[in-house]
Amino acid sequence: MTRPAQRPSCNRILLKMSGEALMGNGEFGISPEVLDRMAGEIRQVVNLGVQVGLVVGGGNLFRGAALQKAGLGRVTGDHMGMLATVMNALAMRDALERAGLRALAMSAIPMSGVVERYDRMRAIRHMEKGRVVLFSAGTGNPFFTTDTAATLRGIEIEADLVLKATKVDGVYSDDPVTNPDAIRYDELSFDEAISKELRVMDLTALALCRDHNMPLCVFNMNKQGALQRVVAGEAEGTFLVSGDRS
Ligand SMILES: Nc1ncnc2c1ncn2[C@@H]1O[C@H](COP(=O)(O)OP(=O)(O)OP(=O)(O)O)[C@@H](O)[C@H]1O
Ligand SMILES: O=c1ccn([C@@H]2O[C@H](COP(=O)(O)O)[C@@H](O)[C@H]2O)c(=O)[nH]1
Repeated sequence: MTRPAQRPSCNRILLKMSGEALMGNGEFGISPEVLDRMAGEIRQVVNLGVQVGLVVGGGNLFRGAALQKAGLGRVTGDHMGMLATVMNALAMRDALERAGLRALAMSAIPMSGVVERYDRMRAIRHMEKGRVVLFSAGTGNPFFTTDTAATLRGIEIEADLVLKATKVDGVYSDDPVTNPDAIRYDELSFDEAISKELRVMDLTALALCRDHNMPLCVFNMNKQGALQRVVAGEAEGTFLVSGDRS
């Protein structure tokens, strides 16, 4: 018999938003409507007093692996991917400010005059003052993803929960976009996700969460109010936890 894992109370969260989701119905780039809608969802939880750290992916602009297939060197492609995440963070920061929130972007790659350099203690202090902090440029290193960067930052800033906002509403037995018979999990362990190779998030990110006992929720941020429901501990998306649930 498995019992549902206890939901953490969310005073501080790390939210990872897919870059691809920012395209809306487009095939590339950033949709201003999506930015404003996402900012509205984030405002709901900030207004509840939740401290928010944010990582935005870069898949709407560049991914290193795709650029390599097109003939670029992998490291060059990854650098371009990380710079893409800075552009997304700048656009998201402005949307958050338009929504009436205070927000600032930090970057793992120094970019003086554009964004602050990543600094853990400064980030925590900003969040304690109610500012949304966007962590851009991933980990600053090639061969990683923003899922791993989000997990890493979540652990560093001592978030209560890492949330992966994506275009599907949780973790399935197979990719639900290509397999309509895939079944959604309400809850599962990181070990199950890793051993079943459920590719909603990369293995490095899943292993980091597991090893540092960081709970993770995968949910669909296109569903209105879903972020707030996750933060309130309501049934939404898939909840992943470390260890044996029996
Ligand atoms: N077992 C699974 N359960 C759920 N989704 C899965 C699974 N396997 C693959 N996927 C796919 O993983 C995708 C989630 O990745 P998402 O687009 O959020 O990715 P990302 O690569 O982290 O973001 P970005 O767009 O920023 O690069 C879903 O859209 C879904 O199609
Ligand atoms: O730590 C990191 C994070 C990201 N990258 C590169 O950026 C792109 C975009 O990130 P997504 O997670 O795919 O949205 C990624 O494909 C990598 O090429 C990186 O090198 N290091």
